[in-house]
Amino acid sequence: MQEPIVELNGLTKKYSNKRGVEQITLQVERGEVYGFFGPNGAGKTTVMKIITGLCRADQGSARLFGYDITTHYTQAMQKTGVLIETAEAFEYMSGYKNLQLASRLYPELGKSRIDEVLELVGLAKYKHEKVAGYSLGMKQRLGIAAALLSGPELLILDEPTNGLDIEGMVEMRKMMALLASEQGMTFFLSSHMIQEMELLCTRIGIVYEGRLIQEGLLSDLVNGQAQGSLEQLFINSIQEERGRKAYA
Ligand SMILES: Nc1ncnc2c1ncn2[C@@H]1O[C@H](COP(=O)(O)OP(=O)(O)OP(=O)(O)O)[C@@H](O)[C@H]1O
Repeated sequence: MQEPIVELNGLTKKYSNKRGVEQITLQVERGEVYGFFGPNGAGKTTVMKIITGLCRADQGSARLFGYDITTHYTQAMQKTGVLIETAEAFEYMSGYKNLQLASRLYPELGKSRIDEVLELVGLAKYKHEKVAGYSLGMKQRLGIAAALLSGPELLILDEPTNGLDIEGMVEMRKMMALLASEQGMTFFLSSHMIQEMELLCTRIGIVYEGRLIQEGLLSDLVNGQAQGSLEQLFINSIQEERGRKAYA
């Protein structure tokens, strides 16, 4: 069997206020689109920050491509693109110039790579316009273009649909679906847009108050529900967990 692309084992992090995440264990296989869901404050960003080396776990391990993120950071991140929360860009520069700046991190990249990623995210037409005139959706796509520059095989995206209108959200989902099907990219993403993400994800995890309360293939989990939707699974799982805690 192939090694998982993402492997989290007993990941635990507690902030000084005792919140955080506890015993998160999951795997993402090559080619999967993994959706990480949960209410506000459940712990999604904390997990994403740990697995991209932005924050340290107290316990447990996070491996990308078989490399531990704390002991082998460079190797773990070599084929990984990241967008955590809103994409930041220089507003007074064009999309193209922004990517040119970002590409300095990868001296080995050919000149054509910037045009390639702009094409992939559907911004080629607007590449010479200043980012100040971009919609939020275009800015998010530019952020993804930057994450794609190095030709990653794994994209870790925290709330890529954040702040997007319905059209922007649908476009974003279609773009990710294209990257998954045509480029064989693996995704680990979080979102509150559960109905949109149901159309995209192959495997999901639901986190509540720092703990993973559901995990598995979307088809297995959703087919087992009376309502047969991810939204219903999400609501049922969280209500059950609240009930369990109330009686504990
Ligand atoms: N730097 C920090 N210091 C203290 N507590 C924090 C810190 N960062 C996050 N937390 C707390 O840890 C918990 C998990 O937060 P996290 O941001 O990971 O949740 P989330 O699922 O990403 O939420 P959202 O959907 O609102 O983005 C929350 O209760 C939050 O208040």
